[in-house]
This record gives sequence, C-alpha cells and structure tokens, in this order.
Amino acid sequence: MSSQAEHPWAIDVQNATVHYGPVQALDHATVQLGRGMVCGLVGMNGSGKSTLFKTIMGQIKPDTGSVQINGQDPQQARKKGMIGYVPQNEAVDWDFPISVREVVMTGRYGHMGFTRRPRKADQRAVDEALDRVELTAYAGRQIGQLSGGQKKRAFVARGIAQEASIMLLDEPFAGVDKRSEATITKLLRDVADDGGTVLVSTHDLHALPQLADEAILLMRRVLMHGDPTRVLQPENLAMAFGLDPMKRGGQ
Ligand SMILES: Nc1ncnc2c1ncn2[C@@H]1O[C@H](COP(=O)(O)OP(=O)(O)OP(=O)(O)O)[C@@H](O)[C@H]1O
Repeated sequence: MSSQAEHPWAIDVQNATVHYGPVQALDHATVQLGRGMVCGLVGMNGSGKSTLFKTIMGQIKPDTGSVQINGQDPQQARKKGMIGYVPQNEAVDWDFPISVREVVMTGRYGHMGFTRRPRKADQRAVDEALDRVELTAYAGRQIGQLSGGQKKRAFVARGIAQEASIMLLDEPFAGVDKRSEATITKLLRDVADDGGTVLVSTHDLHALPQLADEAILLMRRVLMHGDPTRVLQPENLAMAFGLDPMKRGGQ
C-alpha cells in the first residue's frame, strides 16, 4: 500500500453534484476518508447514499466536482480491484445461476489476468474468505438459496477475497439476523484494522457508535461528518430526518 499511502485520502470526493434527469441526488457533496477506519453513512430514503457509492466507484460521473480513489481515477481504481462493493439486495439478480463460491471468486478476477483461470492462490483466498464469513458449508449453493444474512456475508466474502483496500457496503444489515450482523461488523473492523477504509450505509442508528469511527449525515449534501455520537445528536437527526428516528426504533 506504499504508493496509496502517499495520498492523504483513500476516498476523496469533492463538491460532487449528481442529477438523474431533473432529480438532484447529490448537491456539492464532499467526502474525504482516510485509512484504517469505518465510516457510517446515514440519511433518509432517497438522500443519495447509493448515488454516493456509485460515484465513488466511477459508475456515475458527477456533473461538478471530482473523485479520487487513493489519488487515482475511480474507474481505474475499480479495475485494479481496490474497491469491494456489497450492493443493496434490490441490485442483485438472485436467480442468476451462480454458486456462492463462484460469487466470491469474482472478487479474484482482478488478480487473474485475461484468462480468468483461478490459480491456487485464488482458490486459497476464496476458501479463507468463505471460512471467515462462516459459509464454507454453503459454497456450492445457488446464491439465491441463502438467507438474507448469508447473502450479505457472501458479498462481504467477495470483498475479502478481492483484498480490496476500500469496502463500500450499501445497507449490509437490512433484513439480517443478529449472527450475520455480528460477523459482518467484526469483519469490517478487521478490514479497518488492516489499514483499509470502510464506508457503510445503515439505518441502524443505535448500532452506529459501536460500528463506526466516523459518521456522515447525508441529505443530498453532507450535513455533518464526524464522531458518530456527535453526528447522532437529536438536533442533527432532526435536520436529516425531520424528527428523531432513534425514538422510532431506527430508520
Ligand atoms: N436511476 C435513477 N433514475 C432516476 N432517479 C433516480 C435513480 N436512482 C436514484 N434516483 C433518485 O435519486 C435520489 C437519490 O437516490 P439514492 O438511491 O441515491 O438514495 P438512497 O439514499 O440510497 O435511498 P435508499 O435509502 O432508499 O436506498 C432519489 O430521489 C431517487 O429517487
């Protein structure tokens, strides 16, 4: 990671504005994240969280501003396998005929070259990632034939096998059992402890201080970015949600 470490920010989004036709999804959003940390991304439905992820991955080019990943163009960074992504459930075709193991193996494509033929190191990385998310016994199963929590863990395993230094997770705790939540939370901490950068959107505000070192409150623009406990102060949540969502039991 020496060349990456020369750049002060792993994720550097400056003044990004994104429109879908007439809908403005991001409004001059600036997000700068360092290494060795987990950052929670909080905002109501439609506040631009998924759009921010797509912008960081280079899937969307903002109308204004700039995006750099470890000092590089985001599309290049993604091609090099720097960014692991756990999508929202809705963004995945769960009927696709692919096994859990094959999904995790797609994380190794960046390591394989043109042939995409897995070598021993790739097989080992996939085995280890499946073990860490406790899905070894489910490796041969079609990806749709897993519980909600197991599906999320499979995509987290893909990011681990990829050895991505940046992990983006879009609501990994939605519809997830406690065991999966604990496993995923621990793995994200491990990624951060290894010097990685984790950005995770969540509606579980109660768990945020345990999960994250920093938090971002998004409402098309960044309303606040800082210590999770400070960001979660009722007056800040009222700005982002209209009323105190902690009293509504999350969301
Ligand atoms: N492909 C699209 N075409 C048109 N509008 C879109 C598209 N994707 C998102 N939007 C709109 O952009 C805004 C931001 O959407 P986005 O999905 O980024 O929000 P979000 O915070 O991730 O929401 P949620 O919590 O519901 O997942 C919303 O108003 C949404 O309706």
